[in-house]
Amino acid sequence: MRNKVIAGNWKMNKILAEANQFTDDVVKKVPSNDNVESIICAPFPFLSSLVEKTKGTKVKIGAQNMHFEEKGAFTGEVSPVMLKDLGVTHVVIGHSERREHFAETDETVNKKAHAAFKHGLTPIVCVGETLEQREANETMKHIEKQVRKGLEGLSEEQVASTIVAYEPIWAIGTGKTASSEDANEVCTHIRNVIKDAASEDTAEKVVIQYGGSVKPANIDELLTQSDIDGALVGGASLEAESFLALVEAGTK
Ligand SMILES: O=C(CO)COP(=O)(O)O
Repeated sequence: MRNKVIAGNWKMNKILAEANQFTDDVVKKVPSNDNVESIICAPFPFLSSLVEKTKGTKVKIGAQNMHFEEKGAFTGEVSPVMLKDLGVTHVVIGHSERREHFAETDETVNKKAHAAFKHGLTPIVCVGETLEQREANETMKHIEKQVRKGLEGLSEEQVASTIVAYEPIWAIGTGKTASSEDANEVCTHIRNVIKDAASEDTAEKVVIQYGGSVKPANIDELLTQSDIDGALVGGASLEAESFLALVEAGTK
């Protein structure tokens, strides 16, 4: 049985005091069950403080992006070495907003996935189709390409510990959730692609999250699906009570 993994992606929201308050509230009430993991993916300036606040607790801290190089002349960038040094455990890679606004490609996603493992970070690799692609029946082909290229060259062990987040772009921040059956169909496809690219054993270990307008009211149904092992949540992860309700759903 795979654990459920609930990750909040705050995107570019909150100031430090709000981030600290949220984390204090969550740490106090987070379920202690071993079958669910909770991760807060926060903006870079808050990471150090949040890592301190979550030390010795079940809450992990993730970044929302990083560069694939260890150091150098990359003004404004943050390296995997810096994240690891702070105590960050996870990093979101290839979010559709980064692909759209910051020229992230399958190639840079792949470089970042390799860099994450090299430095002991767990990548949350995001994939997802646009509305146009869905309407043109290109979803499965597009997702397969993103998964294959994103995970290319990783060892079986690395693939097994990658978290893949399926986030249909048309469902992000729009209030439109994919039906749990449609979401599961793509998550099953992702697992089959990994089966083919790696092995059945490896594919069975990969945690696959769904993301796109997930909230306490719809997470239960999503998590009952065979290949949905958790959620990557934007808007509904911004309030502690809501985030805790999502994590609680993962314990069932
Ligand atoms: O992009 C997302 C998480 O990475 C989803 O955002 P929303 O939950 O706000 O739709």
